[in-house]
Amino acid sequence: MLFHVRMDVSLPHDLDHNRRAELIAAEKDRALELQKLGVWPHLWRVVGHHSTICVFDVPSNDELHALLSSLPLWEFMRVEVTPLAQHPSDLAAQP
Ligand SMILES: O=C(O)CC1=CCC(=O)O1
Repeated sequence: MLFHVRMDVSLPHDLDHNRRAELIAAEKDRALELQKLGVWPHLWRVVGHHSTICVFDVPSNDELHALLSSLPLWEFMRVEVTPLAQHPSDLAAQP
């Protein structure tokens, strides 16, 4: 199942500088790991925001939730999920 996910990150202004760097590095490591596993095939930065637009490819809503909530920045994110279905006019869906 494909999901469009927007993540808006809001780190506290008084967060320790080293803790901030650790969290961002851990998030990157986890993102790279999940991309290599094929469950996070697309991610882009939203210009001008500490936000990410992604596509996840996972078997279920529950697995997506488990994956998102495993992210190191989870507690600092607002996450918006849109489940995706095939569009009938998609060239790839044509007989
Ligand atoms: O943009 C962020 O900091 C959140 C994030 C998602 C994947 C990643 O590496 O960082």
